[in-house]
Amino acid sequence: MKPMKVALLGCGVVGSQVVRLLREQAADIVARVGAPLELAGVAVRDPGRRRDTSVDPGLLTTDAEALVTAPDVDIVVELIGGTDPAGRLVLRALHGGRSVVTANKALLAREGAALHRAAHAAGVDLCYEASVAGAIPLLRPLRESLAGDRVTRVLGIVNGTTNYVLDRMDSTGASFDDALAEAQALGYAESDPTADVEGHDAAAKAAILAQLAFHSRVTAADVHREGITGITPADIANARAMGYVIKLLAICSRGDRHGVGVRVHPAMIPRSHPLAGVREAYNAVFVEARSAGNLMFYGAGAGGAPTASAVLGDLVAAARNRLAGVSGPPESVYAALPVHPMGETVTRSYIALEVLDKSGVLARVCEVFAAHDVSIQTVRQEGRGDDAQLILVTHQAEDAALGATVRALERLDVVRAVASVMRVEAEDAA
Ligand SMILES: NC(=O)C1=CN([C@@H]2O[C@H](COP(=O)(O)OP(=O)(O)OC[C@H]3O[C@@H](n4cnc5c(N)ncnc54)[C@H](O)[C@@H]3O)[C@@H](O)[C@H]2O)C=CC1
Ligand SMILES: N[C@@H](CC=O)C(=O)O
Ligand code: NA
Repeated sequence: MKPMKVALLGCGVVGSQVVRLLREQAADIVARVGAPLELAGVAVRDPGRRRDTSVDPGLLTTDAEALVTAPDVDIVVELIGGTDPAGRLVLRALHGGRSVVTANKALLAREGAALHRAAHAAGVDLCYEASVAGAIPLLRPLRESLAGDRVTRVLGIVNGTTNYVLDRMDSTGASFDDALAEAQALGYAESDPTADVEGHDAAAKAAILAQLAFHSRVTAADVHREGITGITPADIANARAMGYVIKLLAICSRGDRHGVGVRVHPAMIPRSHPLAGVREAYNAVFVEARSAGNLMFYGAGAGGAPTASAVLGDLVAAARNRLAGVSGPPESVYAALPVHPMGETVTRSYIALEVLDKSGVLARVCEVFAAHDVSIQTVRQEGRGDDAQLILVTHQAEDAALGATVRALERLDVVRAVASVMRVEAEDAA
């Protein structure tokens, strides 16, 4: 049996686990593929570095360019991350007729169109199940199992690091910095964790999900993005007091109007909602489709071994296709739907105001809401004197109107400060 040769680019948290799984599951993989998967080489930055798993030193190279174009290589697995040199290497591999497996959402959400074009032109596979929600099979269900349905919404937690941080702040009172350091030590964070905490990673994943769900081009630049760096222990405590928990959500929706909305931001969700029970670095995604109804996908969203599991699944699929002389379905973006600006999105909001403690303040605040056509669902006063706070939750309103309301409140003489503003989501399924 002629082996299928695999070039691995990057041997960090995920790459080292791919090496281990290829070794430990070699016998099963031969049986499942019909040929052994054999490493042709492993491109690294520092061959002398200690790794989580042993790699034959004879396979290590610092010349990734040469490895992706080596004549005997069938499949390239890109686990370097970032857009450069990863993008250049992936394109070279595809142009050279190699199939590519990658976990690189940043690259796909920015340059996916060019990569798909190159894969299609060469008649090879471009697989990226590991790029969204780690081990959870989510992209293949969207691309294949739901290909006959009309997906209307994809909503969930798609970043393990931020979920870990928010969960630790909520459940143990840990500080933001300590919780983030733990998530980094556990191998969940991106090499620059700004990508996680500022929502870039989740936004890239939301773009990939929206594109697959709605058969329409969506890039990272189309996604409204807010991270979790502004969330304070007071926000977490206020959420808890109202029966909510704060999660970083990715929400991709296709309304009855023409177009889609794609956004990533922290939101308060009811503690009774299934997403509230998603702890640590786990991810969970709800997919709503016209005929299928509501589907929930849950599992390990980050970490070396879980992510490597998804990479291996893609490797097996790409190897099978190569042996059969076929490739998987091409990119599907025929719907060409516009992406709505965030201002048109209808949401509810939680707003905490530091106010003067005197009569007539509530009436003045309510006037501002009424002037912007934003109706208030609940209002609560906390504290007295200099600590007086008004906590309001609105009914549904356009995001632009909520923004204008907040700006007007900031100018109001009876408001000392707008302490916190956060959207409230997922109350329908609680
Ligand atoms: N860690 C996780 O939980 C998950 C990671 N991913 C994605 O998987 C990819 C890899 O992530 P990790 O393994 O966590 O990162 P990592 O930082 O642990 O590993 C990347 C490795 O690539 C190496 N590298 C950088 N430039 C290189 C070059 N030019 N040639 C050869 N090697 C080079 C680095 O030295 C490092 O060892 C990224 O795209 C990431 O977004 C996806 C899902 C989950
Ligand atoms: N940094 C990412 C890794 C997986 O995609 C995350 O925390 O989810
Ligand atoms: Na996945």
